[in-house]
Amino acid sequence: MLELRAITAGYDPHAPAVRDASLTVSPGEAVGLLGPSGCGKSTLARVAALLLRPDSGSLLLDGEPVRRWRHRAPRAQRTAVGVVFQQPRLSADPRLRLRDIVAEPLRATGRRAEAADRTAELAAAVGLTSDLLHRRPHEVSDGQLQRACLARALVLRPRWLICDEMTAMLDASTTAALVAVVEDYRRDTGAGLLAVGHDQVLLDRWCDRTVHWADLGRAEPGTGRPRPAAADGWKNTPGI
Ligand SMILES: Nc1ncnc2c1ncn2[C@@H]1O[C@H](COP(=O)(O)OP(=O)(O)OP(=O)(O)O)[C@@H](O)[C@H]1O
Repeated sequence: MLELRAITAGYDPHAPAVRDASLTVSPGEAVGLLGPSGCGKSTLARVAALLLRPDSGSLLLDGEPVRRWRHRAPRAQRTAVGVVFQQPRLSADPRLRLRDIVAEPLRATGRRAEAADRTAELAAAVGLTSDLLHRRPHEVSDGQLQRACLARALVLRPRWLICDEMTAMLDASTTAALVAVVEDYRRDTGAGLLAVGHDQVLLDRWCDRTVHWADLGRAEPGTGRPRPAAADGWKNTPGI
């Protein structure tokens, strides 16, 4: 399970962007998280991806609480989660060729020897030709760069995948292609998915269930446990 329990997080402890939010993703499950711009979805996704330490609350990965974040997190937890962001240009090193962007997590974890085979395998899956793999980010389109970022997120075979508005800036055919890559990966590996977005139609089609930000489990003060389900708004959100 990927369990976010009573998470309060943000960038100013006096005005957190996320308050007391709880959400659970089961192994193999795809959960969509829908909400208006600025409500805190990306902030919660960053906590789930071990990139932002919450002010309070806990994150559990397969029953193990996460106690350290970012580069301080234990490798086993850090590599259990793959993440794709909305804007590939902000998350890809502009100096690297696409093949090195894809292989970056392998190099960072001492698995350089696997880089060539794994990059070729993933490039085929995401639809990157060898010509594109030799280019740098400024020489490819946003959609092509996002394909490389998705391949990078999958390269360590994570058990959990966080897609934060992964397709928001892409056309319909690239969106469909990237969603299909994620679904093929999940079918092969049983990975769980948290997909953050604005597009209810896409999330409803893609995910087993879609949670609205307003209906996120809110913890009872002091207990860390989600409140009992409200009468409506919860009926499509089992397991929260
Ligand atoms: N690095 C940051 N420093 C300070 N405030 C931030 C930072 N990132 C986000 N915020 C603020 O935190 C709040 C939540 O932002 P967040 O990006 O989580 O929202 P979101 O729901 O993902 O929005 P969108 O759908 O537009 O991406 C917003 O008020 C935003 O301005």
